[in-house]
Amino acid sequence: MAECATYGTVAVLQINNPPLNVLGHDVRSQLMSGLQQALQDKAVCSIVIMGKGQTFTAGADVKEFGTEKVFWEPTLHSLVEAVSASTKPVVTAIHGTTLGGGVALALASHYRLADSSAKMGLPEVQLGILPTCGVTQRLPRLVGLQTAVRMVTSGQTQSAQQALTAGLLDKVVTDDLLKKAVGFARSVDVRGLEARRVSSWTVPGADRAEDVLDAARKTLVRRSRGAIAPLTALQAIQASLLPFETGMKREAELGRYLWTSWQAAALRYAFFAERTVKRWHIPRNKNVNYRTAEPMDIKSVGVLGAGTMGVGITISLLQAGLKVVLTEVNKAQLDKAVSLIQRSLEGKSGGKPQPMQLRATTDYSQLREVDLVIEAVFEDLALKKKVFQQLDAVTNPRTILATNTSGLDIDQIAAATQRPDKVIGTHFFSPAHVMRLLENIYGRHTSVETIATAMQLGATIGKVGVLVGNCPGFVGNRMKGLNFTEAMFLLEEGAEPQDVDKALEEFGFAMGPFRVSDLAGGDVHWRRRIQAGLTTEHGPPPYTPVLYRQGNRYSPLADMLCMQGRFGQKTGAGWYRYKSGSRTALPDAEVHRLIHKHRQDHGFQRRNISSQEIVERCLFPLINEGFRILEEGLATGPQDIDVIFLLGFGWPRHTGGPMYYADKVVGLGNLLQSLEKYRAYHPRSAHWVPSSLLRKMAAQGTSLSIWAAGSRL
Ligand SMILES: CCCCCCCC(=O)CC(=O)SCCNC(=O)CCNC(=O)[C@H](O)C(C)(C)COP(=O)(O)OP(=O)(O)OC[C@H]1O[C@@H](n2cnc3c(N)ncnc32)[C@H](O)[C@@H]1OP(=O)(O)O
Ligand SMILES: NC(=O)C1=CN([C@@H]2O[C@H](COP(=O)(O)OP(=O)(O)OC[C@H]3O[C@@H](n4cnc5c(N)ncnc54)[C@H](O)[C@@H]3O)[C@@H](O)[C@H]2O)C=CC1
Repeated sequence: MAECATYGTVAVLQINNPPLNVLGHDVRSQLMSGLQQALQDKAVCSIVIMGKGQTFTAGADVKEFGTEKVFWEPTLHSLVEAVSASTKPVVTAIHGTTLGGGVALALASHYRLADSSAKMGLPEVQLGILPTCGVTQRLPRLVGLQTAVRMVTSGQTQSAQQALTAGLLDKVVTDDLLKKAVGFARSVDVRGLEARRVSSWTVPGADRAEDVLDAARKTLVRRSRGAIAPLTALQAIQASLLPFETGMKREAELGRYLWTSWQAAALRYAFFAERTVKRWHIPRNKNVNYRTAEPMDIKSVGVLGAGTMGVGITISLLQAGLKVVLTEVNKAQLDKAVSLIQRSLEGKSGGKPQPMQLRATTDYSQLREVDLVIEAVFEDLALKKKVFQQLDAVTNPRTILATNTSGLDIDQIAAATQRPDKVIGTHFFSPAHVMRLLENIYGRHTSVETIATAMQLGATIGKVGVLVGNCPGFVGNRMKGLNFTEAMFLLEEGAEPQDVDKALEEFGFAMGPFRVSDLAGGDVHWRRRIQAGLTTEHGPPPYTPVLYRQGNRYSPLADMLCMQGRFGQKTGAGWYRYKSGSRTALPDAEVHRLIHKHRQDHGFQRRNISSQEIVERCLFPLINEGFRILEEGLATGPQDIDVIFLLGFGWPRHTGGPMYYADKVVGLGNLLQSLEKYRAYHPRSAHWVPSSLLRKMAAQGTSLSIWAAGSRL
């Protein structure tokens, strides 16, 4: 856990708790006793604290957070204070990615040394808690308010060089950290110790503090969108302007407030959910799971279709060091794609992709030897079936054929081939080289090896793979679609687009549904609705009621905008209007008139609609659909759905995701009641009929987390 050794007059305490040296109770105890021994040992003049393996330490053991263990002595706080109070100089030697409590230990030490490849960060706000143990008080004294605010409120890591420049490190070294740390510790002098205690310093640039804090507050109010941790962290940093002991008391107070908040529990859940989804199984056949599967080794990938998604997918693959054969029918489009890919990679790595790694072609036969193909041609089932037939003929029989369809039937696509066991959906999110989600969809015949390979590919390219079953829209788009449907009904009943967007943005989404629609282009979904027979390019299909289609209430408002060529930002007008070259959504009198006339034509009585109703009506049907998906065995557990929404649809992380939010914040009984209430008002919308799983759980008074714990392998 922690090993102690002496090198002449230097005692070295080395954390050894693989894989990440987290500071659980055992590690803290051993570090504390090592420190005390070193202090008592007359032969020891100075002490080095460092870590074995891949990192110094990733910080506190988050698995202890829900338990009493975190409060067992020595706590992280006691350990950090013991280091700070040491009567012999303590040098912390950092390598790997050092986070949270590791940075706290370093700040309390008298000297800080790091390997040149090290990174340091304070991810606590991402877990909804405060970097305590003196971090918010010592860091500003060492690096100034501005850098401290940036590090603490963003959670982003700093490279060793950045940390050195900021004053967080005393020295950066290359190679043999142990030897260099021992050499450094030998050279330090106990006489200067008091002056090396950061707690005795004052915050540099305190005269400009108000300006810095005001500017940071304004930015955070805008950015944190309801998450309480970043603004609370700012208050703690502000307290560093007070005497150290007073600031520490304030830090402890604010730390307790966040520690016990529901947001901290939700963010901790989100952290583990992202890791839990790796442990997938197929609910209807638990024998097919991550343990029974052996992925194929993938070295080269073919990407078919060099449009928006093909480009992003290719960038992701190249960045992970895979060979890519990019294939496209349109030569001009292919050339444009290659230049986009090169520009994107140059921006990141300062160099062009190796010519060997990217081959761009209009010739399908070049795909003969790749290990896996990802198809990203137009969303058209007939085209995809044709393309899969061609791929089946041209590629090696062992090649896996994946489709990036956003919601078409994987089984129908697989049926076009002689290898349905090797066909799978790999649904990337746009922009594909940025978004961390990969929704993998197995069909009826997809083999366990194919599933394991798609999941492994996700990990290789730095994405979080979530495995789901095959149904229209899969999990993400199937649930998300309901949000927009209900948003339009709200317009018919009295809300304006900006009211709906504002309510959902206050809930925590970066953009409300109408701004998202304008960004993505309203025509995309319009084409899908036309394909699905819900509408036509000229209005409702013949003999179809305006407000009722295929057995459900329907709002034609989005179709009406598209019929006027209002596709969103790209046409300068959608639900909002946009000045040329601007992305700022401006309310548009035209849209208001159109909605107003629609209400009059169809006898809607305009009423005031509260933000609460807007949020409930947009989100509860989507959550209800999540319960149906679990009931139908299309997701391994609620974590899978939550991760899809957190990483794919910008669901506010501090609420844990739709299923966690329903379970722990709304409460399943309350959710059921609300669904029943809205169902009574809107009997023609099937999405208000509560799922039987939700009914059962609410009746039993059980929670989704208990249900999930029982079902996960
Ligand atoms: C009032 C009481 C006050 C209490 C005290 C408050 C404490 C504090 O305020 C200070 C703190 O230190 S808070 C914790 C700060 N540290 C973090 O958030 C680290 C998060 N981890 C990472 O970012 C990546 O794992 C990292 C970048 C480090 C590595 O990424 P990788 O992709 O290489 O590895 P992963 O797959 O993420 O992780 C491997 C396994 O380790 C588990 N794990 C990671 N960080 C952990 C952590 N800090 N604690 C416990 N387990 C952790 C992770 O779950 C995974 O396990 P498996 O899923 O079982 O494989
Ligand atoms: N755009 C988005 O946000 C997302 C799209 N998707 C899905 O990804 C797929 C591609 O979408 P986008 O990239 O947006 O479309 P896109 O229209 O930008 O690109 C499609 C590309 O495929 C090419 N193509 C057409 N037929 C081909 C053929 N037979 N062989 C080779 N290339 C051919 C076209 O020339 C075009 O360059 C669709 O299935 C879509 O539903 C999935 C997630 C998000």
